Amino acid sequence: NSHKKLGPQINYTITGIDAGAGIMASTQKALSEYPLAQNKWQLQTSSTAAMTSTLGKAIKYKQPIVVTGWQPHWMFKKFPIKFLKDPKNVYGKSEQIHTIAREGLKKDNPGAYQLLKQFHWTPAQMSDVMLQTNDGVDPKKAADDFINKNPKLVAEWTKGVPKGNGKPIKLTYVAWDSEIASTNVMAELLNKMGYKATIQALEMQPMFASIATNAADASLAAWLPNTAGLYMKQYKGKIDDVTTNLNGAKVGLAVPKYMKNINSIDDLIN
Ligand SMILES: C[SH](C)CC(=O)O
Repeated sequence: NSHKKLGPQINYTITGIDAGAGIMASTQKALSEYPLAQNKWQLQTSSTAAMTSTLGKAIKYKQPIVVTGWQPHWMFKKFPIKFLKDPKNVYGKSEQIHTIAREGLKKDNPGAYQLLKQFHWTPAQMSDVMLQTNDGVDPKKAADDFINKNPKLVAEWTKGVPKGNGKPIKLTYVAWDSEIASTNVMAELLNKMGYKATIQALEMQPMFASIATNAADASLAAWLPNTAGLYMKQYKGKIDDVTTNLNGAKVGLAVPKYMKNINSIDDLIN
């Protein structure tokens, strides 16, 4: 019944994730700019796990659904979904995931800093680890498997990095599948190099605050320029933007491919 308007079929609801995620702020912006909110559309807060299970159920019964989506993520591998065009460019063309550190880490722990600086990988490599953890493999083990399977990559990452001699380093992250993957790989690399790495999952705002207040040393979870742009501005001068650890990420709204006539955010309103 594609001729019936989409809105009433799904209660004018976009299925989102945790409230603090940058994608939720961007979607709130889309609600007002498209204008979706003025057309009864609303954004439902839940969690990545709840959103992906609701998505899976909708697809199982070929029901319509609109979700906040992003790459890299296993949802695009597991489900036949597509990004909606974003003619007003609310979500930005593409995102880079940055590694950030507290000011002073480079001086206090140059060896670990060098490893953080030299670490970058592709969406495909990150997805390798994400698929493992999504299949229930312990993130630490999935990280170890990836490291053991990619000696050339590891050699690049650790080139010239001195042994850690037990020097501690604390990484914080937000428990999105992508950051569970990158943070565990980094922690395993640091431990293999003799550092004492600990990792802590936080909501997005406290994660940025932990770096800006020197409560933690580094994080691989800064989605920029859009998604986490506000936090980098808020803490300008207190956060060292070390490097881009992944290029080619993307954030937006996504729908199952069987929703043939919904291809742009504009189509949600017509
Ligand atoms: C959900 S994406 C991994 C990043 C973000 O939305 O802040």
